[in-house]
Amino acid sequence: MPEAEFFQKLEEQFESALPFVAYRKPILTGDRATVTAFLQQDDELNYTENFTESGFVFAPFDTSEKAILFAENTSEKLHFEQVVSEEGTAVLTSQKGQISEEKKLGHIELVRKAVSVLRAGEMDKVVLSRREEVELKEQNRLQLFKELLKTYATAFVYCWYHPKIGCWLGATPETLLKVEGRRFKTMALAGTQKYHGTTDVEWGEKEKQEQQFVTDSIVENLKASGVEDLERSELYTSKAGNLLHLQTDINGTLVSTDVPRNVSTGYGNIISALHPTPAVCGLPKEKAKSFILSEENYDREFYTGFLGELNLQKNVQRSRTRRNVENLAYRAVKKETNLFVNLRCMKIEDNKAVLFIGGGITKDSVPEDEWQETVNKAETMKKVLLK
Ligand SMILES: C=C(O[C@H]1C=CC=C(C(=O)O)[C@@H]1O)C(=O)O
Repeated sequence: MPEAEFFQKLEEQFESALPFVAYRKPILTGDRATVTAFLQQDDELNYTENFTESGFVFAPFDTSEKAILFAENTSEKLHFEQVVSEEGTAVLTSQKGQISEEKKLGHIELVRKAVSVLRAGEMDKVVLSRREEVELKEQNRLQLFKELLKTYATAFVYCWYHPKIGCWLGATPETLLKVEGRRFKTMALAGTQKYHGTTDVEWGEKEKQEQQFVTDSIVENLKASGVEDLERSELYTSKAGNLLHLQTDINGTLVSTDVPRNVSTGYGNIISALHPTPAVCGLPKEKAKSFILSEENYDREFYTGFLGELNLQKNVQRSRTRRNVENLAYRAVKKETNLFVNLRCMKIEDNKAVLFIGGGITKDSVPEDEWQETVNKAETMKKVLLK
């Protein structure tokens, strides 16, 4: 479908107050990418039951709340092919939208409090976040989505809308879970510094340790959930917009009972082994989560939740030939799941954007530096807002 028609359909969906999501997965190779949309035909709020369904899922941070589903079989599905140039080089030209000294001191105080709890040995790590409001100029939501598509080629870029929930946009670098057949991939992503033209950089002990916590915890939880053939990559530096992170890729094989095609248990087990990872919550998980819920003083809603494709049918072209079907490729249907952690995101409310940003705190954190890290992370969304 032509791009203009795609966006026209989304505009009509907004005007009719009907739910939709439009998104593009990270572009890893080549210069063409598919932008996809799911358009729900009514304004019902539907939820997943243990992640057995097919569709697009949008889950909040708090696991006691359900994940919203746009079901594949009742949504209209649209696509357009996008030609992508180099990852955008947009720079933040304006410092508007700066937040008050009071908010800054509030965040620093929160980090200080966490550091003393961490030094007392009650937790190893906690991820603390804040909200920041930026007034919107004349940009509408779909224009912002187009800007995100242009600026962040290697991120999962999306615009999600439900009239009963609101509109969220983001460009996240973090994969929660990718599954094809029985093979799965995830990642441990943590530690942040600004990108200054090279990925060949030194990392401090605090960043290495906070990333190690994430890797160890993911591997341990996956082992306990019974997956097989676990492998992890070397630690490396990855780029996300104007930032660099430390990353370890982790992959393995699901036990057959976790594959929804065979049994109705869905991906509930592996998702609860992973979410929320110590990249967005902390260690030990439950202590960190209750610290966050009681001390952050606001509702994260969908920030640090997850979102993406769930059990979508994927047509696979097999090149193998068979005796009777010589040289004839045949097709097999596979299911594919691609879930991402909802980071570097914002919620649109009337004529303002609410940005959500956070960072991992350990006993070695310097509160002022942690504040600055949230300022740097906020630039990911501000680049498209403050043009
Ligand atoms: C919680 C966020 O980032 C996480 C992912 C990568 C690096 C992080 C860090 O260095 O603290 C965070 O764990 C956020 O962007 O709001």
